[in-house]
Amino acid sequence: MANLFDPTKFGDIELANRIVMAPLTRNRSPKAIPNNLNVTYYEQRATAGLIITEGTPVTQQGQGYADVPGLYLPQAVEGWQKVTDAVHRKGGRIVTQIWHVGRVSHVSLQPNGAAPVAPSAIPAGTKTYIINPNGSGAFVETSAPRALERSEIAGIVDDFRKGARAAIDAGFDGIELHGANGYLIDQFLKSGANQRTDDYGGSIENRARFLLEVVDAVTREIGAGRVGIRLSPVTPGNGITETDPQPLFNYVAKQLGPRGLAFIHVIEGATGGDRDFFQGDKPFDYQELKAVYRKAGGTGGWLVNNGYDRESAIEAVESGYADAVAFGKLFLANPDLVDRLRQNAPLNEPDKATFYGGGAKGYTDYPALEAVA
Ligand SMILES: C=C(C(=O)O)c1ccccc1
Repeated sequence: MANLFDPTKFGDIELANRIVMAPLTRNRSPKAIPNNLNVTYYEQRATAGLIITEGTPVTQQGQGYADVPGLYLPQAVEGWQKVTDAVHRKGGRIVTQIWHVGRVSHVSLQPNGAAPVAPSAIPAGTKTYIINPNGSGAFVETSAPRALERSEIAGIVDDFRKGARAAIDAGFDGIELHGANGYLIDQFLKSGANQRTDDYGGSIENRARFLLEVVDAVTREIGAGRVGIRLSPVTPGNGITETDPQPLFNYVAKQLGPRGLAFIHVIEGATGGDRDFFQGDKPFDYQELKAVYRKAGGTGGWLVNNGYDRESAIEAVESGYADAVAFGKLFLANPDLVDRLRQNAPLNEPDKATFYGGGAKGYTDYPALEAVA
């Protein structure tokens, strides 16, 4: 029976333990280029079994927030190379979350001030973070999206392929596809955002088509053993809704099973909120989702997230339900989370005021245990 501190392997990726750093947007990479402060932040957290970086847009069209790092500029790949080198020097493993926000964006962030794109012209009804011309940051309403022409979709699939290649060129051990939290892949999946009448909308098979085309494109490019995916069956994040999540995600799990992915990362409940939250007419059955995936031949690591603490994480792994647990806010505030959990030591409290934007404060200045002793 495995425990939280045992090593494991996700596809081609070796993990020294089963404590994963969840992707966290921090808005500290101006001009979408990773910088030396980002290097320090990730290096400090290199004892994680696996670091999944913050969401990293594959194109400017896929960017929805100010000052997030991209993978679509040569300087960005160079910047990420410094991050991966630093983490590898500390013996860590790191993948980047490749991302297209779809409708969760603002015209000021889009190429030529264009409307954001989405499966259908349905606004997200949420806010995003931009930098005003005077340099001040602000949360503003997302801009109304336009529906993608069918002829544009293949190009975005290829953007993900290029992003996956750029990630390997930048030294990452692999990638996580951002298929969660109401962004583009999730928008195609869910009925509240996808009301297309072509073969990318309507039936479950059609709504999952984009996700599977992206999975196939990136696995052909970099190998399935270096590809994970993040899913959020029931989250209401970014205005996303789905009337019947269980059959939709059971279908996705059945299709992912034979594809040999390194890991499946599942957000349970509302992202960053109520674990018991659900959409549709009954609670979502995560055990069923995993069983469908395994029955379909899925051998990827089962990575769970949202609201876990030391006790529930230990139980999730020792029970055999999860292969690893991803921690967001706890890793944000505790660079040495692995040691703290191993020693059952006190934990730093995260400072919400410094989650997004700014500099070292609330980013690289959280103390490690030895610094406190
Ligand atoms: C990438 C994000 C996600 O997955 O929800 C995100 C973006 C902005 C703020 C918080 C989180």
